[in-house]
Amino acid sequence: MSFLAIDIGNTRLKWAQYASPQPGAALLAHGAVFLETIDELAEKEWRELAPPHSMLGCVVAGEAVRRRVEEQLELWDLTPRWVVSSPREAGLVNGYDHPARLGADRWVAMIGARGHVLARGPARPALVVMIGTAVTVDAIDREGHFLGGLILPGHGIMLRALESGTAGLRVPTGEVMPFPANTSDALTSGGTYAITGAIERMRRHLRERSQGEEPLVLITGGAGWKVAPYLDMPHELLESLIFDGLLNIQSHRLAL
Ligand SMILES: Nc1ncnc2c1ncn2[C@@H]1O[C@H](COP(=O)(O)OP(=O)(O)OP(=O)(O)O)[C@@H](O)[C@H]1O
Ligand SMILES: CC(C)(CO)[C@@H](O)C(=O)NCCC(=O)O
Ligand SMILES: [K+]
Repeated sequence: MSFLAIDIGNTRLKWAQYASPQPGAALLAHGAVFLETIDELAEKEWRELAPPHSMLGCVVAGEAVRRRVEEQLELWDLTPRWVVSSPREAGLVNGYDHPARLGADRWVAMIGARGHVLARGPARPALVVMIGTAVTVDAIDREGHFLGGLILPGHGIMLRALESGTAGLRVPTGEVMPFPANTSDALTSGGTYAITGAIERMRRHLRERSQGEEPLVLITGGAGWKVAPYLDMPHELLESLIFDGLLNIQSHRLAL
């Protein structure tokens, strides 16, 4: 009963086919395409795929993109289903003022993260960091309540904003340095430390809220591996957090 998981971000669509809709199921195939090329999925990447039996996706790129992907899914006999953030799902409770306004990618990644927390032992607080087009840093307490989170520009958006908002900043990528001494290094380091600084701050908030207990810090997203080396705290890089969340949700829904 193979299962297709789809994550449509603001830059790329990522997909993964699993042997079944269960956490830990075998990964059969996966891929990623830029949103500019999603209209070719059925005739290219998905053409040779064994037909999936079910699918679940999460999309933050808007209605129009979602509809274009649904057209590609017509290749198979599937009902397209997309996660909408809700007050509670798969054991996680949503503390957003308006739960449905929380980005579906954040909600799904947190559900994936909660699964990892519980699989590792006694429940503990968790920080879920997604580093993609935008960066989000979301806090979950020991009981599985999403408390709130930060949204900040990703590295690429930060650099483009600086380029368009100043006269003198248009330089190649530099290196991350403690004391950057040229413009390229200053920009690259500034972007990286803006992200790690936000993570450190939220970790502090969550630790204080949790009577000093250290949260499990989970990092995901296309640029997670670039930022993780500069993060001064124990953490784990899990590329598949959104897919893990989609597997969790689908298996919970089937069990209801
Ligand atoms: N050195 C860096 N550090 C952090 N982020 C970077 C760095 N270089 C590039 N980036 C940004 O990381 C983002 C990663 O893009 P990528 O498409 O891999 O992420 P993604 O998780 O697929 O995004 P989305 O899900 O939003 O589509 C790009 O938007 C780019 O701006
Ligand atoms: C913040 C992003 C862009 C991160 O991908 C996405 O989750 C989103 O569009 N969220 C909607 C707004 C919110 O989460 O409050
Ligand atoms: K994303």
